[in-house]
Amino acid sequence: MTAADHPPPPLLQACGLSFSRNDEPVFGPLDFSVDAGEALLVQGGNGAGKTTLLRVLAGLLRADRGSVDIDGEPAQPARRARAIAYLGHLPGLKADLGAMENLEFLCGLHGRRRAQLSDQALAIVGLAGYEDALARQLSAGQKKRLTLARLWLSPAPLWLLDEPYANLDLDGIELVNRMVQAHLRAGGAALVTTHGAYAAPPVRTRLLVMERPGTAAATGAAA
Ligand SMILES: Nc1ncnc2c1ncn2[C@@H]1O[C@H](COP(=O)(O)OP(=O)(O)OP(=O)(O)O)[C@@H](O)[C@H]1O
Repeated sequence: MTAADHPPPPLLQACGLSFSRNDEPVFGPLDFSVDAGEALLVQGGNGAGKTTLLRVLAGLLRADRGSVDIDGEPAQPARRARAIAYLGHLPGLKADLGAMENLEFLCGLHGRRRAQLSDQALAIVGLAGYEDALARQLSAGQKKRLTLARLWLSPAPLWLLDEPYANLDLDGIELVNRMVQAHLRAGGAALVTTHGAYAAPPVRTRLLVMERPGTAAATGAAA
């Protein structure tokens, strides 16, 4: 008996997952999985349900049907909290705290990757010199970079990134892709929503194409 006979379960697996609002279907049923070392690119037009799907996976909304497993086990709240780092549309920063204080506060709430320092994380995202800048004084792109520093410090293996490229310049887009690449190389996985493939990270990637309700979604390997 070899390890190949028992491959590890996917880091994330969704089966028959669907979500409705006021009896109106938003998405699903969806079946997909993401292995460690892999990205799932969630594509779809405005209103296709990408954000809703990530919020369901993060446990912020309840699916009306289907299951979500993490590492082969049901995604209970404690397991989700340990395994998932969610980067949504809102930066979730404390406006009157400095950049470094925000990082320390968030690491206090969600934990921190061992041997990663906040000042290094700020430097990696291009915010060296902004340690004491108040979050409310940062530009939209700088706020996004600060949330990326937080992501970098997170110990969670599964990143749920909702339009991580929004508000970023070209250098920032490359930064996101480098971070995703490094995270996958270290054994993590990522779900990334985009409107198109223009900024896909150059990593082992599957595609989940979401369409407006009533149309089946497709999964496949990205080119
Ligand atoms: N809080 C809400 N209350 C009611 N309807 C909502 C809410 N949030 C989203 N919706 C609806 O759910 C559907 C899916 O929205 P969602 O934000 O998941 O789409 P999306 O694919 O992320 O879109 P976009 O690319 O524009 O960000 C849309 O029809 C939207 O109008």
